[in-house]
Amino acid sequence: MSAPRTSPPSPSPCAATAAARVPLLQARELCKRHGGIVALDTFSVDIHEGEIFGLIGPNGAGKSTFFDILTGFCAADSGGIVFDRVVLPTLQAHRSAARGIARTFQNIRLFGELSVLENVLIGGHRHDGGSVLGTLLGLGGARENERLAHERALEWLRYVGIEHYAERPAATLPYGDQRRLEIARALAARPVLLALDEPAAGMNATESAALGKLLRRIRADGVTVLLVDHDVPLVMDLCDRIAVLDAGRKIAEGTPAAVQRNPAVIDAYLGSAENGH
Ligand SMILES: Nc1ncnc2c1ncn2[C@@H]1O[C@H](COP(=O)(O)OP(=O)(O)OP(=O)(O)O)[C@@H](O)[C@H]1O
Repeated sequence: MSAPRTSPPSPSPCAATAAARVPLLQARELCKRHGGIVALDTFSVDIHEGEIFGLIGPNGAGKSTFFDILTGFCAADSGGIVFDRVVLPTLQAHRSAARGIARTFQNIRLFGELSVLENVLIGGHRHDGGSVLGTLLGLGGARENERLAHERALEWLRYVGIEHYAERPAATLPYGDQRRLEIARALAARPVLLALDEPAAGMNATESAALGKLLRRIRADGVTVLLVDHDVPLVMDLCDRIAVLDAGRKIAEGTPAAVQRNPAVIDAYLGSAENGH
């Protein structure tokens, strides 16, 4: 599988020149309640450029809530996020995307009746230019833009290994490949940070190992990865650092080895996983 010719993921010039000491993402004291439930309680975390950062925790720990705040789908009650040295506006998904944050969803959100290729075209539209009017009028420039956009979309499908499905309706793909398609669609937006919400959910061990390989490649191509998953072996194997949430609070942060040894983590998460909860 060769890398996309035209547009492998790459960090923004600003991120690239940022001193290694300045985190790419700084979340500070985030709090969020849903009615009476505290979903996030003064959660702070730094994510550095070029790392695969894992966020784990038992069900209901607040992981998706953090994702939703980060990507503008939900507003924090207090606290804030600085990304690439700029304060992220709240509740503005398009602004987060424009700043270079792309995400996938815990519950896959594809356009099931559209083709696999069309789903990626939608992800890349911000970069691929052209106008709907131009296309309708059959203008030469618009046609050329469209052809290039198709080529790039196909390259992203190749990158994640599902180009053979390009013309199929997205909903007809095996589950694991739908998750790959979500990643291709997110990558087509050329993110600085790729946030993956349970990408290994529903995958068998072989698919999960292949996903790990893909995520390493994405990092090697310059994209920082935030990974939330319940597949503990995958997270431990892949991540440079991990934060552990429990009932909205961060109970540990560090390397996989340090986190695995942490008694609070064993109690709150790994212990419960071993007990089958
Ligand atoms: N829209 C909502 N309305 C009410 N409660 C919510 C809402 N979204 C999340 N919650 C609650 O907030 C808490 C945190 O949920 P969240 O989905 O962030 O956890 P999570 O760590 O992603 O869990 P899981 O691993 O099960 O996906 C949970 O108690 C959940 O029930």
